[in-house]
Parts: sequence; structure tokens; C-alpha cells
Amino acid sequence: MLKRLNHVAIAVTDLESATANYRDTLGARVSEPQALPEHGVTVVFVELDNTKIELLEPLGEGSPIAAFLEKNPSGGLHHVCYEVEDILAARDQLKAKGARVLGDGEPKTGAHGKPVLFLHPKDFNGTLVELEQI
Ligand SMILES: CC[C@@H](C(=O)O)C(=O)SCCNC(=O)CCNC(=O)[C@H](O)C(C)(C)COP(=O)(O)OP(=O)(O)OC[C@H]1O[C@@H](n2cnc3c(N)ncnc32)[C@H](O)[C@@H]1OP(=O)(O)O
Ligand SMILES: [Co+2]
Repeated sequence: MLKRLNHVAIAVTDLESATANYRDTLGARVSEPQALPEHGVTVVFVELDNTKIELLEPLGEGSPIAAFLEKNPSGGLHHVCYEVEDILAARDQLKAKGARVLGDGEPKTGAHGKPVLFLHPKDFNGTLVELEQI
């Protein structure tokens, strides 16, 4: 079911300083910040040869990143995102195997304009999993 690792996401308290860390200290290529109110985040992508790092800062009321930062004030690994060919088929197979699909179970449009879904971290060894249709 899983294809490439699309990105690893890191929750940060200060997106500008986190971006500077990757761009200036580590010498990586970074995107412009993108506000995604429907996801409650502002995002910057660090572009690597084989995958991406997604830096996430909370945006607006009820942001999942704000909740995460309350429990993890220094920030840290928030989720991993795997590509799938058919997100609805993947969702149905996972549900049949007992995995919890978060939200209303319907894909949302993610940062790359593609459908995404999230799976409960307790069902995947304490790691929140995002699926993105390629
Ligand atoms: C940029 C757009 C998009 C993209 O295209 O890439 C994105 O990536 S958006 C990213 C942000 N969106 C989301 O995270 C959506 C899915 N998340 C959720 O639905 C919730 O955040 C959550 C995972 C269900 C957690 O919600 P919360 O209300 O905080 O629940 P709890 O506090 O009850 O947590 C339950 C349990 O799970 C642990 N937890 C919470 N978040 C994580 C996490 N990111 N990684 C690992 N574990 C996590 C939490 O600590 C609780 O554990 P216990 O304390 O042991 O009960
Ligand atoms: Co993501």
C-alpha cells in the first residue's frame, strides 16, 4: 500500500527561526511559508534530494499543532507522511483492519494540493501517520 516517504513533519514554536536553522545552519533549500487555515498550520518545506521535511507552526484557533506543543513545548517529530496510489482504497483497507482514520474519514486537500488523511498515532506505534495520494 505504501509508496515513497513524502515528508517528515516537525512541530515548531517559531517558524522563522526553524526555517533559518535549516536554510542558514544546515544549508538546505526551503520553500516560502504557506498558511493553511483549514489545517490550522503555517508550513515551510525543506527540500531534500529524496524527501522533504515539513516545518509546522500553529495557525488559528484549535490548531492540532498548538495542542501538540502544549504537551511538547520544545516541539519535535509530529508525523510521517507516506504516499499511496489510491487514498480511498487505502482508507477502506485500513479501516477494515481496525486502524482509526482521524476526522470525518474523508480526505482533505493537503499542502501539495493532493488528498490527505491521518491515522491515529496509538494505532501506529506512537507516530501520527499521514497518507497522501500521489
Ligand atoms: C500542511 C497540511 C498537511 C500536509 O499536507 O502535510 C499537514 O500535515 S497538517 C498537520 C496537522 N494536522 C493534523 O495533525 C491532523 C490530524 N491530527 C489530529 O487529528 C490530532 O492532532 C490527534 C493526532 C488526534 C491528536 O489530537 P489531540 O486532541 O491532541 O488528542 P489527544 O491529546 O487526546 O491525543 C491522544 C494521544 O495521542 C498522542 N498524540 C497526539 N498527537 C500526537 C502526535 N502528533 N504524535 C504522537 N502522538 C500524539 C497524545 O499524546 C495522546 O497520548 P496519551 O497522552 O498517551 O493519551
Ligand atoms: Co504533513
